[in-house]
Amino acid sequence: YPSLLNGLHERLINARDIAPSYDYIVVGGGQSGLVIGSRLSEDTSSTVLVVEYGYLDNNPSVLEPSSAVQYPSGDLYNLTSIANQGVYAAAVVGGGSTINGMMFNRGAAEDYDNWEALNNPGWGWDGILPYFKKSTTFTPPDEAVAKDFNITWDIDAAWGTDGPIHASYPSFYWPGAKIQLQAFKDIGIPYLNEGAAGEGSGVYWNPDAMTADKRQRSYARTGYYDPATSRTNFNLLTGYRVNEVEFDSNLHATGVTLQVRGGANGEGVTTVKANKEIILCAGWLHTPQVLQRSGVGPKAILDAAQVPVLVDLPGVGANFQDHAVAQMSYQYTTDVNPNPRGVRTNQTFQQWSNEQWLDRKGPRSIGVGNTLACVGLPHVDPTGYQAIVAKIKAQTAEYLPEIYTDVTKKGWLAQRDILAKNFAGNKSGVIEIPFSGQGNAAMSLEKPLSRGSVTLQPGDKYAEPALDYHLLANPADVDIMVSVFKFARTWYAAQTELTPQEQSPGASVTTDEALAKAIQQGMGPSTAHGCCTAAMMPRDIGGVVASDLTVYGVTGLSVGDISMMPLIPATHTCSTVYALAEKAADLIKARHK
Ligand SMILES: Cc1cc2nc3c(=O)[nH]c(=O)nc-3n(C[C@H](O)[C@H](O)[C@H](O)COP(=O)(O)OP(=O)(O)OC[C@H]3O[C@@H](n4cnc5c(N)ncnc54)[C@H](O)[C@@H]3O)c2cc1C
Repeated sequence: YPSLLNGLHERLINARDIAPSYDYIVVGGGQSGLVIGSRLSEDTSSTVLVVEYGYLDNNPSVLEPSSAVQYPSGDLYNLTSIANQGVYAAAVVGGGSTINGMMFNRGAAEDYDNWEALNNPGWGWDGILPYFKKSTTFTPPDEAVAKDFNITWDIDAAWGTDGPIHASYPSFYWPGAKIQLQAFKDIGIPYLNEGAAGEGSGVYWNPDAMTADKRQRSYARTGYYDPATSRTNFNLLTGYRVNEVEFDSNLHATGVTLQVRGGANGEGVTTVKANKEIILCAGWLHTPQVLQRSGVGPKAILDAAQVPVLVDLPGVGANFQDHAVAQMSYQYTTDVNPNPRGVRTNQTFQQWSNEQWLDRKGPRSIGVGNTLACVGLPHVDPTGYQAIVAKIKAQTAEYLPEIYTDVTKKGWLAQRDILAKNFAGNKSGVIEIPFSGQGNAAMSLEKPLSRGSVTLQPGDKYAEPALDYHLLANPADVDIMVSVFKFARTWYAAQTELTPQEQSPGASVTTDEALAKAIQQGMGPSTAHGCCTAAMMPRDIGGVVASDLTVYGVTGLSVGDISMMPLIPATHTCSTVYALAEKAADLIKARHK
């Protein structure tokens, strides 16, 4: 490990050694930025500079599966100035992939077909599946564990066999998960043989982003940066912030201004020129911020921050989505052994767990979890879903934040029509419930109708942006969650062997009104899946990038990160970001051939 680290550090470029110009400048060396930087530099005649605000994380603990629940603060933006609780934005080489929960699933075909339906040819399931495959190498679970837990998979339908990111399974699961999974089947939720093959509503096993030997996190740095050791045309600068994209009088992006992290605003700013293209990969929070700071964004927001308007593009920072999450908590009064509580409360069990980990076995090999149900609305609420769909269809754009203009409202209405269709069938999920033997369930709202916004602080365009989740602003989101709580109760009731007793919100909370109140009080805004703030949609309905990912109104500038998603898919977002960044790299290469 020390020699690997030394090698990595030697490869970083110092600010004083940066060339005056590069063919490509990638803003942000997070997850997507490393994918795109790595792929573009495969052509060794092209020069690529990746500028990353964070640093390399050299702590070996970041590689261990148990790190999946730690989220080290040094690798995150300090967002204490933002009022909402639980805002996560990575600030480290590899971005979210370096610190995330390693959960490695993907949406249903319908989730990506939704993107295509917003006038984005080539971005549906058939267009993106080859990139899911290209980015992954799949390793099946150990035979004995697979047999014991009935784990199933289908490599041909879903996975790659020589991609940079490894999808593998831990060697240990809590036995309670078997009962929980069976309970989903018992209440009529289909079991999916392979969760990553595009099928909709169902319960399934999913792998982690983890090396085949189960020892380490598999992530953008190890998959896309480390192997490119010999490429002197691929430069990574860490600890620097890109301030603005610069444009010439034809609105062609010519370069970026950057300055050292922590320096006083405006001090020691340098400019690096781009010969071919600048690709924004600064994540859902900062890609719209860099655009707005550069004069590309909603006029009212730019005016308020005294940024000269180059392109009035109302969609920049609008359309913000995340998976909000509500908790239900149960106690299993006849829990099976071993169980997750044991590892926290029983010292002998803890010791056994530590010994097992020496062989990369036992509870410490588990990340966030490997079993989940992602369920469509008719499955959640067979008798009530039609009323919810009717209510959504009758909505106008009345629940959107103030930043929304007539143009961005049109975009939401187009999305509403697509979501209303989704909600009438079981081809994709509205709710995700991961489970792995524990009594509490985190239920995330996979297809929110509420929309938030990310905007420049009027008083300081370099401060962390203003963020409004607009959590549950749309009452249909609350209706769906009320149905979900009732559905979850039927699921728990089916786990008879564990004798579940509801702790929260509590068995006495029964009416729809009382459930809605509990949801509104307890729901968190984020599962760290922020997205969609520079959406790929037609410009006249609030899009920021076209389906080739180039930014409207300018040339030489594109978006290659999670901000480009028009609608959040019903899945943890990491594997989709690999796929979309792979596709982005191909699109960029093709236009500069
Ligand atoms: C704590 C956490 C847990 C998660 N858990 C899971 C999970 O279990 N499974 C899953 O599938 N997904 C998970 N995710 C989500 C997933 O990791 C992200 O959606 C994905 O990594 C986003 O990739 P990105 O390239 O769009 O952005 P990022 O990976 O966030 O990259 C953006 C990068 O840009 C840099 N940057 C920003 N502004 C500038 C600037 N002005 N100049 C230079 N650099 C800049 C940042 O430092 C950052 O490194 C999690 C995310 C987090 C943060």
